[in-house]
Amino acid sequence: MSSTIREADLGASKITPLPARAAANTPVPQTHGIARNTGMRLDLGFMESVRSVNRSALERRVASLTKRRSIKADNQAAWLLRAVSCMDLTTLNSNDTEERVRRLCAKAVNPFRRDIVEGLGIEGEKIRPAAVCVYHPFVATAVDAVRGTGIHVAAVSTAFPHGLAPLSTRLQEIEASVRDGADEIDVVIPRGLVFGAKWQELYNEIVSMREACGDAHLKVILGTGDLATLRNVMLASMVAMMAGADFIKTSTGKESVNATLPVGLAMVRAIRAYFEETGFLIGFKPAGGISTAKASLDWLVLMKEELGRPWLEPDLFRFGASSLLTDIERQLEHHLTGHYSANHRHAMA
Ligand SMILES: O=C[C@H](O)COP(=O)(O)O
Repeated sequence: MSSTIREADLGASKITPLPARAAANTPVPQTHGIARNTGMRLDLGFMESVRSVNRSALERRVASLTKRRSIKADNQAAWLLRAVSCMDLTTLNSNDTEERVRRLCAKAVNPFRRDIVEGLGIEGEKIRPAAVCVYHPFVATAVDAVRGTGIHVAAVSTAFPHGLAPLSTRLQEIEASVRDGADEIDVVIPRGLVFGAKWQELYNEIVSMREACGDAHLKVILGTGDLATLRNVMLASMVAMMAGADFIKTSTGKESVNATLPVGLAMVRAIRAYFEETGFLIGFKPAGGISTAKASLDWLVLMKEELGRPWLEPDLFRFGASSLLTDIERQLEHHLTGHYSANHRHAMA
């Protein structure tokens, strides 16, 4: 697979980095190659101004994006490889062990069988998940297993998945994960702060988490399936970004409803509004229940159409997924063997 094909159809940027206000804040610290979000004061007026979202309008937009998706069959393999590059390969199970984490890391280091690598012509090209994502006790094992590969290690900290522990305990967990070598920290917010509209408290907590992360990347998980309304999702997204989140993330994978495209679209619109206000590019991570190659293409198209090319890069977009890689591998195999059944073609069209 040539790089021409790989880049085919990924499109041009809709947003030109970097923007006035961020540029004026020089020197802007860099993280993962982009200007780090230094946040802003909690601005309830700004939050209110961008909170209005209409569920049926979001659903219509999602329907039109997924229906007229224009990825040509020849380009699908390139898009699926892009999905892999934007993946946090995850294991977050109650029965996780060091051995299981080592196997996950080995899969991240060598995600495809040799015949697939050769068939696609991607030998020597490091197409790998951007990160592995594990519970705190397995951070050191993961760091050891991916050392030297460029794969990041993300820890879910802060009493995942509910965030229901004293703040001091949650901050200590972040600090311990960073000490063990995690360079990305996925934190959860206590959903009760959203229900109580305790925006200042939520903001303050996330600012403390940001500090506890040090140089590590901060991804803030909203638990959107628990938040009841799109208004809550928008407001929580804004608070997280104002408090200095590098990424906002939909779900833990443990809620009864996890990542959905309309709610994801609302968060993406919040990212756009924050960008227009501050100039900072914030990443987005849908997570939970994304397990098919087809679903990954829907998300990539949404990012490209709503935010543009920069959000097809792992610095600004990640899937949190435990089983997506397996289905992508299966689809790439079908692509190579030409054994696309009518069903496969339909599913991927
Ligand atoms: O953050 C990642 C999620 O926990 C993964 O969820 P999943 O197992 O449904 O792919």
